[in-house]
Amino acid sequence: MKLQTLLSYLHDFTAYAGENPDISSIEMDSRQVKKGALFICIKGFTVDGHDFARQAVENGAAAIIAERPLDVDVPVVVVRDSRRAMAVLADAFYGQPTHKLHLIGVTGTNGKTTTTHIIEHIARKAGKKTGLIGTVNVKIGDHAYPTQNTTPESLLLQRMFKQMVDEGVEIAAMEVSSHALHMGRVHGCDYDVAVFTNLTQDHLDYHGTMDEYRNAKGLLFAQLGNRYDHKRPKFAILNNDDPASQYYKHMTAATVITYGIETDSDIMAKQIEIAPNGMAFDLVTPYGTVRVRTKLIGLFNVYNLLAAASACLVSGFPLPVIVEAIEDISGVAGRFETVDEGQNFTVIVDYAHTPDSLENVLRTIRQFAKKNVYVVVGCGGDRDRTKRPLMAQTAVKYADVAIFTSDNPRSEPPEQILRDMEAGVPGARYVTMVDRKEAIRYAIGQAEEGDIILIAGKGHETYQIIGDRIMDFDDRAVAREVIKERRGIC
Ligand SMILES: CC(=O)N[C@H]1[C@@H](OP(=O)(O)OP(=O)(O)OC[C@H]2O[C@@H](n3ccc(=O)[nH]c3=O)[C@H](O)[C@@H]2O)O[C@H](CO)[C@@H](O)[C@@H]1O[C@H](C)C(=O)N[C@@H](C)C(=O)N[C@H](CCC(=O)O)C(=O)O
Ligand SMILES: Nc1ncnc2c1ncn2[C@@H]1O[C@H](COP(=O)(O)OP(=O)(O)OP(=O)(O)O)[C@@H](O)[C@H]1O
Repeated sequence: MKLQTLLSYLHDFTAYAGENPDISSIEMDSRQVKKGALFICIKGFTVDGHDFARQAVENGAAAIIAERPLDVDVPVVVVRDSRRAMAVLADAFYGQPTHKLHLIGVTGTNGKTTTTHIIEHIARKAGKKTGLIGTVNVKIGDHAYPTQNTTPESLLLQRMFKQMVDEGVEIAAMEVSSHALHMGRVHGCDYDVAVFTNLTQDHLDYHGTMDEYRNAKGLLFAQLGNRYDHKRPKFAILNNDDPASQYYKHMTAATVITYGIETDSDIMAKQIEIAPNGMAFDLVTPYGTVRVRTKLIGLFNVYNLLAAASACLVSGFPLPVIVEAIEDISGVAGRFETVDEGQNFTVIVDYAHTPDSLENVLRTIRQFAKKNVYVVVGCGGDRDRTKRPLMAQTAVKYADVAIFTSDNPRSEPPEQILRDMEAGVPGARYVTMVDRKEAIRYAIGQAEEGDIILIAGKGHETYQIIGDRIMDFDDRAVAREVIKERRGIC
C-alpha cells in the first residue's frame, strides 16, 4: 500500500515533501522493522520511540510517523498523537478487519474476562467460529496465544483481527480496558455491541479520579454508532443496577438494552437460588422467561451471565441456544477455581484484586461457609495505592483469618505495601507474611475439616513480579504442592 493511500485515512497530519513509498508493514518497535516498513514513534511510559527512529531507518524503514520533525533520510509525517494515528493506520493497513467481524466489546471494572468467555461459549454453541481477546489469552478458533495486555496495542490488535478474518472467524468478543480506551488503542475498532459490567474503584494510579475512570470507560459507548457503517444496528448493553449506566445512556447513539437484578430492565434475573455447586434463576427476556441452571457461583456471575445473554440476544442468537450454553458452561481459569487434591477443606483461587471483587467473592463464600474462612490476599506494587487499606478492610470484615502477603510488588518494597494494607485495619487481627508461598502454606497448615481458604488476587497468573524479576508462581500449583506436603506425600 502506498504511504499517501494510508495517510488518506488520517484526518490530521502535516504534509511532507518527498517520495510516496510502498509500505510493506507497520511497526512500533524499531527492532522489528524490515525493509519498506512504516515506523511509528510512540512516546512510551519508559522510553520514547522517537529516539529509535534512526535505528528504524537503518533497519530499512521507508517512512516515519512521529509527533515532531526528525532528521532522517525518509519521509517523516508529523501527527498530533502517534498512538491514535497508529490505531487508524493499522486498521486501514489490515483492511479494516473489524468491519468484517461481528465485534462485541466488554468494559467494566470486574467481569470482563468472565463475560467475554460466556459470550464466546454461547457463540460456539450457535455454530460460529469465534475470536476472543482478553487478560487470560487471545483465542482464534481453538488456538490460544499468550498476551501481555488485557487490550493489546492497536497494531497487535488489528493484526489479530486480520488473522481472525483470514481464518473465517465470524464473531469476536474482546475485553476493552479503560487504559486502552483512554490511550486510543481501540480507536480503529468498529463495534457492533458494547457491554458495560460495573464500575468500582480501580486503576486510580492511571486515571486519577473515579470521574475520569468512568469517563474513560464511556468512550466505548460514545464511539458506538457514531462511526463507519451506520447501516448496521449497534447496541449498548448496560447494567441498570450500576449508577454509571445513566451516564453511558446519554453518551451513546446506539440502541440501549438494559439488564439487571434489582432495577426494572429489558433482561432480568429473578427468583435466584445460589447453592455451593451452582445457581438457578429465571432469565426474563423480551422473547420469554426460562428457568436456567448454571455451574457458575455468586451473584456477580448472575450479572455476567445476564450481560453475556443480552449481548448474544441482540446479536441474533436464539434464546434456547443461549440457555443451553449457560447450562453447560464451566468456570473460567483462575475465577473461583477450586484446587481439589482430595483434602477435607476447600481451596479456592480467584482473580479478585479490587475491593469490590474481593467483597463479592468473600460474600459468596460466606453464604456457604459452615466453618472458618481464610483469605490470603495482597496488593500490587506500582498500582493504585488507595486500594490497599480497602482490600485489607474487606479481608478482615469477611474472613475469620486474614493473611496479608505479596502480589506482584514490582518496584516497591513488599513490606511497604503490607504496611499500607495494615494501615486500613488498625486493631484488627490478621497475619502478615511477605512470602506468598509461606502465606499459602500457613493457611493450608491451619485449615481444619470444612474450612474454606480463598487465595485471592492472581487467579490464572503464573508469575510473580518482584523488582524487575518475573518469577514462576502459580497459586494453584503452590496450593497443590502444599496440600501434598501437609499430607507428607512430598
Ligand atoms: C503503562 C502502559 O500502558 N504501558 C504499555 C506501553 O509500554 P511502555 O509505554 O512502557 O512502552 P515503552 O517500553 O516505553 O516503549 C515506547 C515505544 O518505544 C518502542 N521501542 C522501544 C525500545 C526499542 O529499542 N525500540 C523501540 O522502538 C516500543 O516498541 C514502543 O513503541 O506499551 C506496551 C506495548 O503496547 C504495553 O504492553 C504496556 O503495557 C504495560 C505492560 C501495562 O502494564 N499496561 C497496563 C497499565 C495496562 O494497559 N493495563 C490495561 C488494563 C489492565 C486491567 O484491566 O487490569 C490493559 O489493557 O492491559
Ligand atoms: N460482575 C462482577 N462484579 C463484581 N466482581 C466480579 C464480577 N465478575 C467477576 N468478579 C470478580 O472479579 C474477578 C475478576 O473477574 P474477571 O476476570 O471476569 O474480571 P475482569 O474485568 O476481566 O478483571 P481485569 O480487568 O482485572 O482483567 C473474579 O475473579 C471475581 O472475583
